[in-house]
Amino acid sequence: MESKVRIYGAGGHSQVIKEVLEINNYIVTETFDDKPEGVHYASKNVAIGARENINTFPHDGPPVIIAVGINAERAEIADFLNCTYEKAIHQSAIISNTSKIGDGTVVFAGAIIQPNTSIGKHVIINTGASVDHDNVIGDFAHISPKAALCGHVEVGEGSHVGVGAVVIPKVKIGKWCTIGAGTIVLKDVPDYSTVVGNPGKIINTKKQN
Ligand SMILES: CC(=O)SCCNC(=O)CCNC(=O)[C@H](O)C(C)(C)COP(=O)(O)OP(=O)(O)OC[C@H]1O[C@@H](n2cnc3c(N)ncnc32)[C@H](O)[C@@H]1OP(=O)(O)O
Repeated sequence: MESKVRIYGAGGHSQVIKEVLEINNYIVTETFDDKPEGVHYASKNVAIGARENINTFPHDGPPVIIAVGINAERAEIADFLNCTYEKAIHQSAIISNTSKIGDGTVVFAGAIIQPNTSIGKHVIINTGASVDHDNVIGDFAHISPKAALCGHVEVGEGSHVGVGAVVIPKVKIGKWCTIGAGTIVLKDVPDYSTVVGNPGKIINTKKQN
């Protein structure tokens, strides 16, 4: 059966989400974007977003996925939209029956989510990411392609784990952190930190997302 969905955001990340939805037999009825300069060349019939016309924007209607890669922007948009939200989960993702996934979250091709893991709202579990057992991933986080989170890892609200990063068991990453590409995280990370390298070291402590 076909379901209807709307996509908020028309850049490259939106293209991936659209494909996941269409494979799953969704009809994308509308695509919105606030920034014409960020629209991907393959996005068609993009309508203006809610930022400039919050009162006339069609908040009611099919559920929405906020298809914006920058975590802080997804959080900002979720704050001013008054919509219901859908999930987009690629058919090749392997997801334990005992894990939970919040509304608005997307899980891309080849991602693995193991038992007793909780994934928040509007999260991105990107291509081939591995999120192991008993993880807690906060709202608006992004686990990039090929990142590997071992068991009992926590990732706070809005944090971005970069491509190919590795987080060893039981590490807690705070909120609104950035973990650089290829970083090996061996210790807990305080809120708002940027961590890079092997072993991971803090290079910044202000909000980056
Ligand atoms: C489908 C998709 O595309 S999903 C997108 C996924 N995106 C990512 O994974 C990107 C992750 N981003 C990064 O790794 C970035 O380099 C960041 C965010 C960590 C840092 O970016 P910036 O704040 O611009 O820092 P900048 O480039 O100035 O680097 C600062 C220092 O950290 C070093 N550094 C930056 N990133 C890394 C890294 N990943 N590993 C090791 N060192 C790094 C730089 O060499 C530089 O060192 P120096 O001061 O000795 O010269």
